[in-house]
Amino acid sequence: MDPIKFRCKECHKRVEAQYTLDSVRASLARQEDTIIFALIERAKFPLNNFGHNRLFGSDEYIGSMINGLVLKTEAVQSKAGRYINPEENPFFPENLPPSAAPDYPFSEFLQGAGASININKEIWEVYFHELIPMFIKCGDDGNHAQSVLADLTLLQAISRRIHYGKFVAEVKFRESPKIYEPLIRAKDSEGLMDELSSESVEERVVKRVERKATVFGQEVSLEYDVSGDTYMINSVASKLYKKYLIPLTKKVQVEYLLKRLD
Ligand SMILES: C=C(O[C@@H]1C=C(C(=O)O)C=C[C@H]1O)C(=O)O
Repeated sequence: MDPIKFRCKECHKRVEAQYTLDSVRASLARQEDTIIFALIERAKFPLNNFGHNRLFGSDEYIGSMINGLVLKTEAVQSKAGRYINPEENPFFPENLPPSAAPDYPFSEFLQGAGASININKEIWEVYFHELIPMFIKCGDDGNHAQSVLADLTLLQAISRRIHYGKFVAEVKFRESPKIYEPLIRAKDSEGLMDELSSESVEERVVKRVERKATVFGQEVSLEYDVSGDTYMINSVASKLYKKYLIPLTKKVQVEYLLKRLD
């Protein structure tokens, strides 16, 4: 199959990411759509526990299907260059193959040792032990690969959102270095958490997520508009953010700042 031949003179123009407090908050708002739709897609399958626990694989891999599919999918995506983007963090960073994609000069906006923070092991545990039971019905419909890939899509969207906290923290540090530097040098985690937190912004995020999930979760037909939440996902989405995504995003911000001057 021939590669797509773009004829637009703009098609190779580099689109440089700009990081300001407004732009990172706008990116987090756009990521809400991705997460909510990934929740809706995963909720279409029952638990399909086979994919999570039972042994699966072939000569080069024996383990759970979810581990195998995530590990193999990340390896393919790594070769395609996914993880040269500092906004992306793999769940299995050990032994990832190097990118074979054309090099791309991603912004080196993140600074210090905090740039390599990866809390995906914690996200993985929270996802399977606390999030899945929140919204997935018991049962097995045989769609093991499909539901596991829906898990991966949702895991990657959640991970990207939480680790975006590194960019938010860098923006805040650059805006107020004289406030953050003393707190960092004093290793004052609580002081950093207080300084970077904004209750009003968090409340807006949770309310907006609940409204988006109510709208996105509706079923629309040609005969009639069905209002209301078909997938009952709005309460799940707002709880997901309030109880897990926001606290973990702030945790990443604090951990990033503690290493910012290293
Ligand atoms: C992301 C930010 O930092 C914190 C985390 C937030 C979140 O995870 O949604 C929202 C506000 C802040 O408490 C921000 O200030 O926008």
